[in-house]
Amino acid sequence: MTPNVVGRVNKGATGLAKAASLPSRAYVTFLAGNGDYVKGVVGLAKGLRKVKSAYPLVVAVLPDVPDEHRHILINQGCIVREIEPVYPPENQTQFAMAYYVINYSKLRIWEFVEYSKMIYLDGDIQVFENVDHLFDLPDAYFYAVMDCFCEKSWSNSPQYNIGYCQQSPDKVQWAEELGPKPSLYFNAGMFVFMPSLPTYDDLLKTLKVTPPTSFAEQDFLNMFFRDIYKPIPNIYNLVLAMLWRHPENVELDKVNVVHYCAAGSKPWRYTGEEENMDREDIKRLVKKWRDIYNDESLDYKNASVTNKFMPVLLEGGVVRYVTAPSAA
Ligand SMILES: O=c1ccn([C@@H]2O[C@H](COP(=O)(O)OP(=O)(O)O[C@H]3O[C@H](CO)[C@H](O)[C@H](O)[C@H]3O)[C@@H](O)[C@H]2O)c(=O)[nH]1
Ligand SMILES: O[C@H]1[C@H](O)[C@@H](O)[C@H](O)[C@@H](O)[C@H]1O
Ligand SMILES: [Mn+2]
Repeated sequence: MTPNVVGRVNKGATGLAKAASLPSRAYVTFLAGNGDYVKGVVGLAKGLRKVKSAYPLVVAVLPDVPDEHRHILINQGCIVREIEPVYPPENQTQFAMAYYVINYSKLRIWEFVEYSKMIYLDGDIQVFENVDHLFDLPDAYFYAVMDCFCEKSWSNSPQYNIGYCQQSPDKVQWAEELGPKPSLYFNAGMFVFMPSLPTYDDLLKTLKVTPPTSFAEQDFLNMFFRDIYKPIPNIYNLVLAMLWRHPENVELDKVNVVHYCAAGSKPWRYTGEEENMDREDIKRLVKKWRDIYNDESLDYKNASVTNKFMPVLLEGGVVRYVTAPSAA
C-alpha cells in the first residue's frame, strides 16, 4: 500500500518526494451542533498555525453542524469530515451526563485511516507551543494526560466522596474497602492515537455491550485502552482545575496545551463571574486565547505561504494535503 502523506514540503520536487515517504499525520477535533463551539475550533486552527504545526487540523463534524460553520472552518484551512453520530445502547443514556452523550461520536475518528497517527484535541483546547514531537512517540500506546477528580463534576464518584485524587495520591489514600485502586484515568480532551479499522470495529462492538457511565466516551476510552495507556506530562493538556486543586503539580510557564474545561472558562464566552474565574492566571490564559482568536494575521487567507496546507495529487490520483513549497 502507498504510504499516506502529510508533511512539510520544503523545496519543489525533492520536497514532494520526501513528503511521499513521510507517514501521514494530522490533528483532529470534534464539532457538534450549531452553537458557539465553532469559535473554539477556529481558535484552535489559528493556534496550531501560530506555533507552525506541520500538520493539518481535521474537524470531525456531526450532520447538525450548519454549512455556515463548515465554511468558516474550511476558510480557516481545516479539513472538514462529516461523521455519523454514535449513541450508547438504547435507553441507557440516563447514566451518562446528558451534556456528554454526544461525545460517543468521537469514536468515529478511529475510522480516519488515511492518517497513520493523529492527535485529538477538544475544541476548547489551545496550543501555545508546537507539540508535533508527540507524533514521534512510540506506536502501539495510547497517550494522554491524567485527569483530576476534585471538581464537582466528579461528585458522583467514590474518588470524590473520599477526597482521593490520582494527582496527589498521598494526600488521601485510596480506601481498599471500595475495591481495588482504580487504574490511572486520563482526560479525553487530548490524546495521541492510531486510527485503525479493526480497533474501530472493536470500539463500536464493545460500546454496544457497555453500559454508559457519567463521563460517557471518556470513561469508555479509559476502560478500552486501560492496558496500553501511557500518561504524558500535564503540560500537554492542562486541565484548568489543576491550578487551584494541585498547584504544586503545575509549571505554568512550561505549559504547551491548555484545556479550558473548568466551568465558566470557555474563552469565547468567559465573563469571569463563575467560581475561580477571577483568578489572575485564568484571566491571563483567557486573554492569551483571545489574542490568538482575534489575530487576523493568523487567518488562513493571511497566513504565510509556508504555513498553509496545499492539496497535491499523488500517484494514483490520491489527493493529500501538504504544506506549500517555500518561496526560497
Ligand atoms: O455543543 C457542543 C458540545 C461539545 N462539543 C465538542 O465536544 C468537546 C467536548 O466537550 P467539552 O469540551 O465542553 O467537555 P469537557 O472538556 O468538559 O469534557 C471532557 O469530558 C467529555 C466526556 O464526554 C469528553 O471526553 C471531553 O473530550 C473531555 O474534555 C468540545 O470541546 C467540542 O469539541 C461541540 O462541538 N459542541
Ligand atoms: O473530562 C471532564 C471534564 O473536563 C470536567 O470539566 C472535569 O472536571 C473533569 O475532571 C474531566 O474528567
Ligand atoms: Mn473540553
